Amino acid sequence: MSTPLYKRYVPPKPAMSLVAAPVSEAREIISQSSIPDDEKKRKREPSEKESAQRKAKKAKEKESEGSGNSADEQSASLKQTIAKDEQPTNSNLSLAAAKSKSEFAHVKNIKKRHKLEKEARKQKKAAERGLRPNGEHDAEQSLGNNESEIVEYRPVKANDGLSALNKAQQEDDGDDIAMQDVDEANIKEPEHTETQKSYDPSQSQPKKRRHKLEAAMKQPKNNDDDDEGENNHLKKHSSIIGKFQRAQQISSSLKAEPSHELAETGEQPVLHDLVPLPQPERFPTPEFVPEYSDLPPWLAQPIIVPSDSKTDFASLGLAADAIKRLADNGFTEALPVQNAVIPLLLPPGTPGAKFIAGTQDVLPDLAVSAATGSGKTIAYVLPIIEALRQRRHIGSLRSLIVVPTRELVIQVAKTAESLTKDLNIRVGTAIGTGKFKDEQEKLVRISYHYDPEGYANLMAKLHRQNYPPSSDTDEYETYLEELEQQNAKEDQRLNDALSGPVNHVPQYQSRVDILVCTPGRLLEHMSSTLGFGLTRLEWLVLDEADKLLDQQYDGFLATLHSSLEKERTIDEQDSRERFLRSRALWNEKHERRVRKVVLSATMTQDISKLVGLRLRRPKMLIVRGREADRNQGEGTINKSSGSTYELPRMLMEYCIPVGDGSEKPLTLIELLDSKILAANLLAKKPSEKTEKPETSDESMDSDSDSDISSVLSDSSSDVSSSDSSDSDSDSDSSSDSEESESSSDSEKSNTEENEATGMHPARAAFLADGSNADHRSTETPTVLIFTSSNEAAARLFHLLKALRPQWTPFLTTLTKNQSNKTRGRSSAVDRPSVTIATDRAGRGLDTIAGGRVVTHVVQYDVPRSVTSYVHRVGRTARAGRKGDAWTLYTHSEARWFLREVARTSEVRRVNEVEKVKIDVHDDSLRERYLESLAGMREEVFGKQDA
Ligand SMILES: Nc1ncnc2c1ncn2[C@@H]1O[C@H](COP(=O)(O)OP(=O)(O)OP(=O)(O)O)[C@@H](O)[C@H]1O
Repeated sequence: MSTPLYKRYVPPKPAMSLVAAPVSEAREIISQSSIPDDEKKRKREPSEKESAQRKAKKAKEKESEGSGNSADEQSASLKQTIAKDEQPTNSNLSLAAAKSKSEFAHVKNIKKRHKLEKEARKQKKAAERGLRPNGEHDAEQSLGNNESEIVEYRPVKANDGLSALNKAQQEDDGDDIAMQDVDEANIKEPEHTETQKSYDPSQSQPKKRRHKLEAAMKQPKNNDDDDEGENNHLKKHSSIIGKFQRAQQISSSLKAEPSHELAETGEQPVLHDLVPLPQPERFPTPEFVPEYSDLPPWLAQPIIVPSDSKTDFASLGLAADAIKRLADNGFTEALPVQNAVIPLLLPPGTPGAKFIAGTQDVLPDLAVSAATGSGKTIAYVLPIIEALRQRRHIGSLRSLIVVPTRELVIQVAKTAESLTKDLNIRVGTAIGTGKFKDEQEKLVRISYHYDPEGYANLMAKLHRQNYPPSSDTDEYETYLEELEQQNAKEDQRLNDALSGPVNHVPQYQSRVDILVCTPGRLLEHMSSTLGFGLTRLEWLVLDEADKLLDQQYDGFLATLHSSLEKERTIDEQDSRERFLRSRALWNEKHERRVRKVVLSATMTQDISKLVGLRLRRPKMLIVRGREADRNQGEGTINKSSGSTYELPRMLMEYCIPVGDGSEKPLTLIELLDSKILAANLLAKKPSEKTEKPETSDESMDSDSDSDISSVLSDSSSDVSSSDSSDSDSDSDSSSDSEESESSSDSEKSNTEENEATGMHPARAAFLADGSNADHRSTETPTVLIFTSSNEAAARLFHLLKALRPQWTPFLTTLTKNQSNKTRGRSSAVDRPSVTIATDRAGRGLDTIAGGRVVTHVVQYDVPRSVTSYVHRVGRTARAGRKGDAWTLYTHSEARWFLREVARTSEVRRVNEVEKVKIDVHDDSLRERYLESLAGMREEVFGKQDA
């Protein structure tokens, strides 16, 4: 319901002064234009004036009841109060002006509504007067006249509102005039008004706008509905603008506050850095743990073995004989992986076995993931030996252990040999370093069996080969069949028959029960060695299995499996099988069953790869440290689906930034000097430090020089091979003839070592020391430096010799291309040892330099992958001992190394990788480095022609 505004309007008292009149008039204008707002207020709460009037009315009523004089006085005083209230104060006025500002601002909007009307009228007028349409000048003058009327005292008109509007508009236009100024302008003398203004075309635009507004204000309001709508509109907008103004006031008062404080306290403002505002602690987003798994149950729920679960071999319930053999080798306590794996692999029903007798057909294959140096070798070798002891099958290969490198073959074979001492179990190796024929003879034995009929058949076959029958004879068909089957093995058999006694046929038997080999050499024997068969195999072990599943060995597993699943020939069958088969009693139950064990420190969980292993009823066993668990956060132990690799518990990791790598060799020297060799070298006399090589014959100089020249001279072929195969593994088919001697030399030197003391002095010291001994205080440093290729190893070797000649006696290399004579040379146990190697020494190696335990690993070149890192650093801190690993990285390698290796959650470590800064202070070393670089160039490319 809207009340007409004039009913509410209280006209000003006639007693008001002339000066006050315009003010009150302005107030009237303001109040008129702000009626809607005041109207609201009146509805809500009576104004003071009203309440005073009410009081006066009440007093009058009382007067009629009580004494008349006092009531008169009261009434008079109340009237005075009312009149006084009506006198505008300055503050009231400025408030009113503020209101008018907002409300008149709204009026601007009205012009839009009437713009078109006004334009039409103008056009019409111009047409009537015969003027051109651009009659703005007249309009301008009329505006001037209107404005001159602002100061005249007269009843409230639209023009008065317009004058206030002008003021408000000026403010809106950005002049930012204070409200008081507006009031002052309203009460100024006529000469200060705009009547004196002449028309300025440059100001035509704002004026034009004003004209439009004024025209809008002057519009006769001939429609009541329009008025009401306009009022509603005004109400709405004034409330919106009021809201905005309040918000402005609040924000400006808030802004003003601190300056007041500063003004009061006189404190200087403190400059703050752009730091993030303190935020409430973030509520951790719970990690998404899928309730389902794409993995098969054996991978999704592996057997987790805590890495601190040690126990005595005796308490495992092993046979006394086995315990004794272990003790003879210095092993009394079973390491965690041995504790878990040995009972699972022991033949069912034997002492210490987990499975009872009669369960042979349901035994699971095993995949084992345990840190480097955790003792995996004994974990599988011991049960195999125990199984072979139970049922002797003379003359057949029953256990095959495949590892990726020759060094590893020798190492595993040594462990197996040490545990089969005094047992009638033979261990063989196939590594491709010797002559193939020699290796064949070592693996397979020929015996001759009296069989005249068989002998006659063989001779006839040989005859047909040499003198093919004519195509029209019956023999021709047979000849064609034999020709199809003819291969190297068959030729060998015929030759053997020919060279054997008359009426005797050759028979072949395996000389070894356990064969340790590299995959390449294994395939060669499978295809070419007569009598070498896997049809009677009972155990297949793939150590470093993830490596063997690499693309590099593509095809190896398929060939192996096809050989394992091949039907046995009559010759390959034993008497029991022959008997059962002859009576048709042989069935699947009796079929040969190979038990598979696959192990690695970086065992893959990639099912697409594992599928290639064709495991039966597999079980995954993971050895994990609780300390690493704590570091990784709670619940990590359950996240077994992701491939995570555990580092040795006692390993300390350090990384050293080397800038752009231009001074990397110098940083390495500084590292060796200050952190690794210093203590040991300082303890020695100067004469000992510059000790010469023991014999000229074995001189590292001559050896290594030849190494370098051999490596660098054929670098075109070598570098590529070094990057592919050198890095990790062997291609066995190569170079067996030329390396045969050195191979036997190498084996000989190992045997000599064993014969003399049973084990290397360093190894003996290690075992006597106790597993937790700190090498840093008790042991002579044995350093293994990893480079990216043979060439890099040779260069570094040369540089170290040139820059630190005193290190020459204990400096050696371990690369594929060097001869076995110089490979991993043993050095005096009280002297440091520094071996420069490639990735081929990265996997599996337990000791270097003839049996020394590695105390420090230095990665001169960053590894190619996380798995490579895990295996490299794993050459130290083995079997619970302490060890240090240092990695040098350049700027360009920093991002990858720090993210993917040093801080990855893929690697579980007890201690974080520590960053160490090593500066090169020795300027003379820099000079010598430059000189030796030039020297090396001459050595590699020969003297440059001037
Ligand atoms: N029960 C034991 N007590 C003491 N030392 C042991 C025991 N078992 C094994 N070792 C020693 O631990 C070291 C590491 O063993 P092994 O080479 O089998 O480790 P690994 O797990 O195969 O390592 P990698 O993954 O690097 O090949 C060897 O020196 C070995 O002699």
